[in-house]
Amino acid sequence: MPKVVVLPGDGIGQEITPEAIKVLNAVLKDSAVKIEFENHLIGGAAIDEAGKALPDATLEAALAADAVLLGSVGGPKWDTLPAPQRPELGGLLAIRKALTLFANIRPVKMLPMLVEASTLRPEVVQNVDLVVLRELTGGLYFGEKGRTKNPPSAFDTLIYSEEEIRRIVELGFQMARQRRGKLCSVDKANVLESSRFWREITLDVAQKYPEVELTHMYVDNAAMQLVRYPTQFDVIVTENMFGDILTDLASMLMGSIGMISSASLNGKKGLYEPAHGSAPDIAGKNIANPLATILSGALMLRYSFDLEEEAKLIERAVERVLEEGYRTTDLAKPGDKVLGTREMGDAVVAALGKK
Ligand SMILES: NC(=O)c1ccc[n+]([C@@H]2O[C@H](COP(=O)([O-])OP(=O)(O)OC[C@H]3O[C@@H](n4cnc5c(N)ncnc54)[C@H](O)[C@@H]3O)[C@@H](O)[C@H]2O)c1
Ligand SMILES: CC(C)[C@H](C(=O)O)[C@@H](O)C(=O)O
Ligand SMILES: [Mg+2]
Repeated sequence: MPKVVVLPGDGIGQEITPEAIKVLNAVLKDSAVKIEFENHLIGGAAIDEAGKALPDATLEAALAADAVLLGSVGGPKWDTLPAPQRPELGGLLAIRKALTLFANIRPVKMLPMLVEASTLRPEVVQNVDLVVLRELTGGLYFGEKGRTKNPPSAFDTLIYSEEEIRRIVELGFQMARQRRGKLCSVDKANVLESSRFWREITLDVAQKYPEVELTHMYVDNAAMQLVRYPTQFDVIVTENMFGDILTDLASMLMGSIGMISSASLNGKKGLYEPAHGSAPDIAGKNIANPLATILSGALMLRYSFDLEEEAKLIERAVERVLEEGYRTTDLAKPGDKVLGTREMGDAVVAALGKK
């Protein structure tokens, strides 16, 4: 039986991950494919119980599994630890690197019934349908970092190899070809040497994809354009940190950070997680929005198990619940029917059966 390693992690990760499993089990009930879910430790929870953010047992299980579903890691309790031991670097970045998950897909699609929930004007956010393809195992996050004593200073290095750029940009062209044929490569080539290199390689790869319309945009402009006129974008491909920042921003084009799902892929294995964090400010209150994690579960069925029909069933069930006016507090407006985290998971399960 295919196995999925489940890593709830910290904060709301403990609350949203069970809701995704609940929905996955429900959708797979009548399916020929059965999946075994196996929980393991990561992040602060792993530091507390096993002494490190990515225990060997977790990594071994993840390497052996067919896919990984992750909640979120981190929180104030572990903020004073040295960086390499922290839940983020020692846990999340370590597992991404160990599984070579270089391609992070973050879909940004505004659902019609959430246009009203947006903090942006309806005419700006309606019909938004774009994908950010974020490079996930290189760049500033993984380059050499450190401190010097005299004079006191700190540094991080933004470094990309040709191979790292080529493989993510190739994927960007392939994705654009299957969508609306537009690829926007976001960089800072007016300043950064790594961006100039990124652009050169992107232009070289572009020769293989004449049917794709390639544009380049500086990251500061891209941030502005995303809130000014987001429907101009189809696929955005960008380096690790730019993608991190732009996707939190882009999540608001869907109404909430609680809606943005993600798939981190390497061509063989996938790790699926919401793009948001452990939200310590609302953890333990049963108010977090579990939909980004539930939708990440749908991405898992699509990309790791080729279960397109079941993935769509989940996506439609989410839409149906929202159409009926149910919202978690992050999306709620006066008059909406507010549900807690568990109740939203139950509502999605109930909607799976409805035609
Ligand atoms: N992938 C991950 O595991 C991941 C991602 C981002 C941040 N983090 C970590 O999470 C911790 C908190 O970081 P932060 O506060 O900057 O970012 P965050 O994404 O956790 O929270 C930002 C804001 O969004 C809200 N929010 C986030 N997810 C929500 C959801 N599902 N439903 C409703 N509201 C939601 C939070 O309540 C908070 O107000 C830090 O330790 C950070 O490093 C982890
Ligand atoms: C927690 C942090 C390391 C992580 C990142 O920056 O990649 C998160 O913000 C994300 O977007 O997945
Ligand atoms: Mg982020």
